[in-house]
Amino acid sequence: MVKICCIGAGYVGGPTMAVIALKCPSVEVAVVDISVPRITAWNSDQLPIYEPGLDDVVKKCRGKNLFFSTDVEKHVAEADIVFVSVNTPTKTRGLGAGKAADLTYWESAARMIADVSKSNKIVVEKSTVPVKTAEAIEKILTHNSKGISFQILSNPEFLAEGTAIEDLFKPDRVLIGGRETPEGQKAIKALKDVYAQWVPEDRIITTNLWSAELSKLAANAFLAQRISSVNAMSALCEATGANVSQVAYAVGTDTRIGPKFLNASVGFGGSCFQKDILNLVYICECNGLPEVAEYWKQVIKINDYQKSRFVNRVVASMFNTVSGKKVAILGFAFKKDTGDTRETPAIDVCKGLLGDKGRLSIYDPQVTEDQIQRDLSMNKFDWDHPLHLQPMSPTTVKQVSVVWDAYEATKDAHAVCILTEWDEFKTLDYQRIYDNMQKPAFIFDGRNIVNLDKLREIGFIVYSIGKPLDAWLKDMPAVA
Ligand SMILES: NC(=O)C1=CN([C@@H]2O[C@H](COP(=O)(O)OP(=O)(O)OC[C@H]3O[C@@H](n4cnc5c(N)ncnc54)[C@H](O)[C@@H]3O)[C@@H](O)[C@H]2O)C=CC1
Ligand SMILES: O=C(O)[C@H]1O[C@H](OP(=O)(O)OP(=O)(O)OC[C@H]2O[C@@H](n3ccc(=O)[nH]c3=O)[C@H](O)[C@@H]2O)[C@H](O)[C@@H](O)[C@@H]1O
Repeated sequence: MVKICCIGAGYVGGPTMAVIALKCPSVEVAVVDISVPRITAWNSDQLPIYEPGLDDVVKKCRGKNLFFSTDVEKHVAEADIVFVSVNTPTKTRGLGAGKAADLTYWESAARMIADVSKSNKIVVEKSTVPVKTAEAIEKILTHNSKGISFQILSNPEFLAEGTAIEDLFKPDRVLIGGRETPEGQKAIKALKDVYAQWVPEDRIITTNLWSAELSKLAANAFLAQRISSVNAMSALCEATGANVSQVAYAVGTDTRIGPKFLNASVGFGGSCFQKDILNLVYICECNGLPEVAEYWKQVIKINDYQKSRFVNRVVASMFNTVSGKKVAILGFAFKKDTGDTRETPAIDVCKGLLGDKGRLSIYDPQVTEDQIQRDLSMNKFDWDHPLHLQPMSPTTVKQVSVVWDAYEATKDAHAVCILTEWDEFKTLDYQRIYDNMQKPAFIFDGRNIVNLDKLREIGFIVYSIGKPLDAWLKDMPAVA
């Protein structure tokens, strides 16, 4: 029986390994982590992450061929294939701070693998890493190998949160990079055999190591670039009276461009887009390519611009101040169908409104008060470390209350900001909300999900990203 061990039981390690276990009953999969609460949660009925369909998959395999454990060394020692899916945060200090990937967790995992291994192993990079990381990992493993042979593969993950199980069941592609030696090719085949249990062969792409590593960074950069492109257009739409949804549709029907990932928004969030682009920028700079670095940096700059433009629009529309005013925040997660708040645009928007002394009442169906308070008091990039290494937040932000209902959040509010596109926000009773708000009542839709005409009929002053502006808003231009 092939034994797989995955180091890192997070958003990637957990779902990915659960699906491998489901699709490959003859493979034994152990997911290990240094975080005791995470592993306890994986072994309970309350999984540590919210992901549609995940509970079902875990229930079917857990205890049969899928195990979650903190006994990292034992499971690594026994495995034939070791996936490494640990955090690769942005460095916060030292060389490359604010851009380069921090490979501390990767390095310690690699050293541990070298220490405990007694048999040959395939080590798979599942985390997103800088191109050429495999070379460094190889050095760590072979310098300490005691005659054991290690083959390194790059097998980046392309799942998106909220649709992880769907993406894993039917991936657009699985990418495996390895050494172009007979041993490297043999390792590629061994991993390919695992995926081939459910992924059609023509969707399994094999490349050299560096192409696989770089393709992951490139894919995220291209995706984020599309959002920044449409968001840049949204600003121009507001200035000219064009409608960004119509423009995106017209552009996206060109089959060479395609319709996906053209939804204008308050900005992209999530644990990876910003981190991976900063990483790409750093690699370009290190390789003497400042023009290329500058090009990709612009994707982040537009994203930051979009978030501050939104805040400015809110404040400018409300007589240039939100001081002391209650503002309801609907949605805090970085997208719908996840409770994940890593780099959510809601953090920047809330901080911007708090900076203008607003009082915030926040509702998100999947995010806890504790998480929101931590997010609003944590420093940039501190979130992307294993839980027990994150700084505790001793203070709570007093001007913030977190409630468990959209109607409670909006009661007596001057304005509503929609920051996550949860389906339930589309069907709220907006007449009831209007009746219970201060007047004039404002709605700022950062996700373009509300029916503008209906809300205007009710009496709201409505702003929706990239849509023709209300006369009210036109008179109060927001400068980012
Ligand atoms: N979240 C996502 O949707 C995607 C993430 N990725 C990449 O996958 C990697 C992991 O991301 P997530 O799963 O989101 O992170 P995560 O933070 O949810 O999980 C990482 C886990 O690794 C554990 N860990 C860290 N060092 C360890 C060690 N030495 N030994 C054992 N466990 C250790 C942590 O305790 C944590 O539970 C990152 O490189 C990320 O860029 C790639 C594709 C999608
Ligand atoms: O490497 C990763 O972590 C993953 O990053 C993204 O997945 P994810 O961040 O989970 O979610 P996305 O659906 O890509 O959304 C990212 C952000 O962009 C925003 N977005 C997305 C699409 C769009 O048209 N407009 C838009 O503003 C979303 O609301 C969200 O805030 C990629 O889609 C995955 O392929 C990749 O594996």
